[in-house]
Amino acid sequence: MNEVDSGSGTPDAVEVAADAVRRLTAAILESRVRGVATPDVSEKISVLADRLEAVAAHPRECVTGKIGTHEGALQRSPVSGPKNPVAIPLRFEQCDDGSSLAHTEFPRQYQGPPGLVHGGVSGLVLDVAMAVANSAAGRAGVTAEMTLRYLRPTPLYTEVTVRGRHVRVEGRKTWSQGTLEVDGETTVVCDGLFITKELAL
Ligand SMILES: CCCCCCCCCCCC(=O)SCCNC(=O)CCNC(=O)[C@H](O)C(C)(C)COP(=O)(O)OP(=O)(O)OC[C@H]1O[C@@H](n2cnc3c(N)ncnc32)[C@H](O)[C@@H]1OP(=O)(O)O
Repeated sequence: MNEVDSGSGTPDAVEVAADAVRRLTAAILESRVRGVATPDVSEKISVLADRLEAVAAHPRECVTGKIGTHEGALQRSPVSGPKNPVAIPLRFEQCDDGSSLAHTEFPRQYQGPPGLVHGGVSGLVLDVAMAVANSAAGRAGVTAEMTLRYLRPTPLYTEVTVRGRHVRVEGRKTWSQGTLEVDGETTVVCDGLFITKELAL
């Protein structure tokens, strides 16, 4: 089993900052519930955001792919990216049969129904799990369709196993499947259709 494109192993300054923002996000949600956020804390966070925004690349450079690389795709991904504060982040491994595998716990910022993972978040995670498996099979492309079946609730703060596997191909079309499992039981199944396309990453 090999780890997929997850960086050098030692977190760099961006990864440390991203992790701090993740903790901040969870704490802000908690503060809202408990009513403990103070104007002082809010102002400090806003000042920091202003400072970083002033030196960050213009959003247009991201959309045109000027600062993107294929190698960095998983590191910046909203699912697996250690450099992306929005990411959980998942660390995908490539199994010997070509499938992708990750283990994670979803914290409170991914909540849908009380105590449970938001269904859209499950879809997001499974999309990337399938994309990683497709990429290993030399079938990188974009998602054309996803069908999600929510079989059981997926709880927050509980170990979840994420799997993606590539099922079959026909021309430019690739069918794949992804699952979330908790305690050996499948909670979500996703069937995906991907269309092979050169990605400007
Ligand atoms: C380690 C690194 C990992 C790297 C991992 C990185 C992870 C990134 C994962 C990101 C995954 C995403 O979020 S991707 C983003 C979300 N998806 C998108 O934005 C896609 C937007 N849609 C498109 O760009 C387009 O519609 C395409 C590319 C899907 C198709 O356009 P096209 O290229 O012009 O091709 P077209 O001729 O229309 O279709 C080709 C064939 O596919 C069929 N087809 C097309 N769309 C559909 C559809 N929705 N449902 C059924 N079939 C369809 C057509 O009938 C045709 O079949 P036939 O006539 O040949 O039989």
